[in-house]
Amino acid sequence: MSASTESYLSHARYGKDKVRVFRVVREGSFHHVVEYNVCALLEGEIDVSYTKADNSVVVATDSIKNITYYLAKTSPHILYPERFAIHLGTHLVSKYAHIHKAFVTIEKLRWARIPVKTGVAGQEETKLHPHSFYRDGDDKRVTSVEIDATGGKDKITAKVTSGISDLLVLKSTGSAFEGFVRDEYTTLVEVNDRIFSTSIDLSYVYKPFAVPAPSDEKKLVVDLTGKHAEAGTPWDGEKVAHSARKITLETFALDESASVQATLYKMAQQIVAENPYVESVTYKLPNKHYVPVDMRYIGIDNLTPAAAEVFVPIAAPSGLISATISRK
Ligand SMILES: O=c1[nH]c(=O)c2[nH]c(=O)[nH]c2[nH]1
Repeated sequence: MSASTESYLSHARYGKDKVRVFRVVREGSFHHVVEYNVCALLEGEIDVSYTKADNSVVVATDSIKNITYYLAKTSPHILYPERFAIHLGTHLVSKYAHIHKAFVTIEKLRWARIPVKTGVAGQEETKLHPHSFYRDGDDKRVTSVEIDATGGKDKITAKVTSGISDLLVLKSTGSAFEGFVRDEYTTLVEVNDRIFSTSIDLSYVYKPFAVPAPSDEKKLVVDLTGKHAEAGTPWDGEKVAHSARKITLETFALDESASVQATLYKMAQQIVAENPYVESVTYKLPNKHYVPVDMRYIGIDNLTPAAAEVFVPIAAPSGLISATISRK
């Protein structure tokens, strides 16, 4: 059989990635800040730009960047990553007749208010500073929004997936790994106490929903009154983000872990149970191994779990445990 030499364009998507944007929202001297890395990609009737070198259908990626900055300045949703992503995606598909889908991903970097002591000696209190911030972690809140206008510009739908990336955690006990398959390939020793460390990658998928028609022709601001602003939906975003982070960290800390798999499942089940607008939860958890140093060369026991105190953090390889837990 000879393979066909012909080919066709089966998929095309383009846009701007790594658009870095910082926004300050001032309430007098009390400021709110956000820092985002934005990726905005488009699909639609763009095939000829690939197949016929016809750029007349191309909204320049530079313009996509400029729209991102324009909305960062004008959108009332800028402080909320889900809402801002929905707004940006809706703007893109509404503005251009031949663009039918927008894919907006936003990484939100952490800026927390600096706690400062105020008041006179003896009556000091700690307050969060109104306009000074520090980076209180390398983890990022992530949201990926798919805006679909294929059914018409007045029938836009959204699929929102949000979560956390790069949340590095470690516990020095409360983790075991026993009872696994033992055969001729097994060298791992069963332990009832070990170090458990992982860099949490969490994503949760909201129920798809219809985007209400924009109320303003130019800014395409989505009206967020009534049911659209309900807590727990992606219009809110904050409630689920807070719940998911709290459940993840508390379960990691409190669980007497039988394995990464079992701890993962407990976390995900709780997120589904506590957040009715979430359809499914996916964790990807690298098992970052810490191996006790064998000190028998100097006659010291550093290997049995109770005596193990000096460990080598192993950069690679790591385990990689993942699963999706879905609402029934
Ligand atoms: O929690 C664990 N799950 C595994 O599947 C596994 N495999 C392994 O070598 N160590 C671990 N730990």
